[in-house]
Amino acid sequence: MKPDIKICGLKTSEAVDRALARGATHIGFIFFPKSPRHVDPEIAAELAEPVRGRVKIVAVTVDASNEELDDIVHLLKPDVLQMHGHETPERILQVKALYGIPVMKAFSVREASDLERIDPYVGVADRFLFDAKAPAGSELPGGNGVSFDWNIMASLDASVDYMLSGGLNKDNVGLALASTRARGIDVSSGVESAPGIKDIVMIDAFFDAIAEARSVGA
Ligand SMILES: O=C(O)c1ccccc1NCC(=O)[C@H](O)[C@H](O)COP(=O)(O)O
Repeated sequence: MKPDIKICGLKTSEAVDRALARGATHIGFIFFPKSPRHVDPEIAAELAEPVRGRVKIVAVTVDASNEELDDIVHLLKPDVLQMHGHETPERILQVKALYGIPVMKAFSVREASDLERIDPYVGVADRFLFDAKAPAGSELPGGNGVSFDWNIMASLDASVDYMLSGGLNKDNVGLALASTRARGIDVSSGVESAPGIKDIVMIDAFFDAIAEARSVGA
């Protein structure tokens, strides 16, 4: 099955256009002021408007308040809310009731037991995203360009719909697809020349690597 492909942390129309031209199914905008990828909701809305309906627009938030979510949802009108903090199942239900938008809940993983943390969220979150744990000292819960051991994904129930994330790049995405049952993949740093700076050539190389991997059966 063709995987969903999310390019995250977009800040320019050039990168948005390239991601779409190459077959991105999802584009992510980061709403986390400490991130080099942070954009204001007004800017994200301007970037997303020309491509609305052709790709899923994902708003990435971290323990956002209702006030912050109100701004993001009303200005950007995302198709998906990615919750990348410590949101509880109750908070997710509350947000879904408030906005009626599907939620992708992110979890940071290092070992197989970390996957058990999704149990109370099954049937609550619409999708999961598994990312690597942030390195010591990082202020970012995501976008750190580090991977985890994908072999642990074999212990996850096959019915769980998830995106695989964390340190993917042109050199490892083929192996990631071949060694997991991920129905989607997500990349940020792996298509950047510097933190927060998306690189068109690297975006191309990432999609080329996926095409190459799929041609040999990944
Ligand atoms: O990317 C960020 O700066 C970020 C900041 C705060 C919360 C989440 C963030 N990113 C979320 C993503 O979905 C990233 O694409 C994901 O963590 C993978 O990043 P990378 O390892 O750099 O490919």
